[in-house]
Amino acid sequence: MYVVVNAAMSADGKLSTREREQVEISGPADFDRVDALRAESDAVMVGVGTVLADDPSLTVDDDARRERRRDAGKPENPARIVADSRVRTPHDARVLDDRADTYLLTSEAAPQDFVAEISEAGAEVVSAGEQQVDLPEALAQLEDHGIERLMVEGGGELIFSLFAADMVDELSTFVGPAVIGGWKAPTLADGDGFVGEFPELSLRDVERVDDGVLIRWDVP
Ligand SMILES: NC(=O)c1ccc[n+]([C@@H]2O[C@H](COP(=O)([O-])OP(=O)(O)OC[C@H]3O[C@@H](n4cnc5c(N)ncnc54)[C@H](O)[C@@H]3O)[C@@H](O)[C@H]2O)c1
Ligand SMILES: Nc1nc(=O)c(N)c(NC[C@H](O)[C@H](O)[C@H](O)COP(=O)(O)O)[nH]1
Repeated sequence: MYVVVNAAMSADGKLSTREREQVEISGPADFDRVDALRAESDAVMVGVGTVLADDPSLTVDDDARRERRRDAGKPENPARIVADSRVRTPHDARVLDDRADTYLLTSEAAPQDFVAEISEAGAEVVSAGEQQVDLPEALAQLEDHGIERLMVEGGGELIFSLFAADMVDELSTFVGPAVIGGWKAPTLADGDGFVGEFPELSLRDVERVDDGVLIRWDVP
């Protein structure tokens, strides 16, 4: 599986405010680039923290892009994936609407009645790991469902875990014209953080987009 991580961060590296309120860091050209990236992917993944904070739909907005997917024999939207160890996704979350297939990655710590209820609400449940989702195992199971190219849209905790599991192939960050600040504001990679050994990146290209900078890295 090829994994592309994409996120927008403020000039000081934050993904949202300390209240976890969303900030429009991207401008129109960057949001359009994100839409194109979704359209090129077999699935779009977030952590449940992002579902709880932003209630994203994770679908392709542009009609022509959805039509091109249909013409290529694909579903008009990529599948959606939520890493949600204990099933905290609300039943009325947009990711559970009928516009795309949705996989909920859970662990053995998920209460069985929650699993049954969320399946009723429209999610396909994939269990991997004891307390937290075992990402390599879960993503290997998703490969069996035809997911070869995965786009990850955050947040910081999930992105850290994917780097820790050595599963990221490409990282795109849009750095936008705002300072958010705050010790507790989510950043691009949160979790426990690395000490001593760090994932190394190789710079692919840099581009001016809207009033910010798009930086693309390969993860060799
Ligand atoms: N600017 C952007 O591009 C962008 C993108 C996405 C999210 N955000 C912001 O990020 C914040 C949410 O990020 P976050 O870090 O709180 O949550 P997150 O979206 O990274 O979700 C983390 C949760 O995922 C679950 N999870 C299951 N298995 C996991 C694993 N192996 N590793 C890590 N998590 C696992 C856990 O319940 C964990 O609490 C929100 O404020 C949102 O607005 C910003
Ligand atoms: N690329 C990007 N630039 C931003 O400035 C910003 N705030 C987000 N935030 C990510 C977050 O998860 C959003 O909620 C989804 O990008 C919205 O997704 P939908 O359009 O609802 O599918 N993402």
